[in-house]
Amino acid sequence: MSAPAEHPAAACVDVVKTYRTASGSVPALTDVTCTVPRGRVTCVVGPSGSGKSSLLRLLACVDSPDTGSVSVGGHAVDGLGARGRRRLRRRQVSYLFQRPGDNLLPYLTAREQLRLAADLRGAAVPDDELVDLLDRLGLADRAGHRPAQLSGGEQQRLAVACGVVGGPALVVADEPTAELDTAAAVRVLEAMSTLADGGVGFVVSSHDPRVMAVADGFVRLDQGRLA
Ligand SMILES: Nc1ncnc2c1ncn2[C@@H]1O[C@H](COP(=O)(O)OP(=O)(O)OP(=O)(O)O)[C@@H](O)[C@H]1O
Repeated sequence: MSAPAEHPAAACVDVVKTYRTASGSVPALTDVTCTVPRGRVTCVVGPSGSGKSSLLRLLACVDSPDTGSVSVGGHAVDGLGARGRRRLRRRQVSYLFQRPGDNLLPYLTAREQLRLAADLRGAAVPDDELVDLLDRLGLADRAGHRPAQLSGGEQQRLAVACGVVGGPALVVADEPTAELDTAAAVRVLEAMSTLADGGVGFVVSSHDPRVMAVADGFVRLDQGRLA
């Protein structure tokens, strides 16, 4: 399941998402249409509760819209069964959590994390490519280090590297710099910008002006609608 390069990293058309709770329905997204281009960092912005995380979860194929359609790397998500979605997710989507440590396995070295990420994606990535990736993110001398031996910023850069290894279409990151100081956040964002050039599309939700400053495009939400 390779991702045809002519398709955007991800797209959704007229998606509606409502959460059903014991106390009633909560509308999260209403008629949202957007595209995440390849080779770019797209930032989803909006006030708290505007639907940013809900949109990211749909694009990451971890949740489904009530109506509307989602595609990743040109593959339609709608109509896929649980197995098909898992397969699409594994090959085409990476998800970065806010807390750097949540993105990595504590007992693997940086190089091993990358190797595992490539293997899980079913991609044959030569060792020298992994070394080169670490080098590009300023982590060459950290290849043999485990997460506890890395700073939060280094961990998150490594997580970004794991996110792109093996060539997924889309990397989804929910507030990826929220736990980092400015210097570390800027390096993570530079890493995203640099690696996007390889053709992956990043979609990032954030309130952080540092993130917005590197974004190539925006999806603005307000009360679940495009603003
Ligand atoms: N699992 C859920 N069950 C019920 N309501 C939910 C659930 N997840 C989100 N919501 C509601 O959906 C709406 C959109 O939430 P969402 O988390 O997508 O917004 P957000 O813009 O990411 O917010 P924040 O910036 O505060 O993280 C909010 O009204 C929220 O309360």
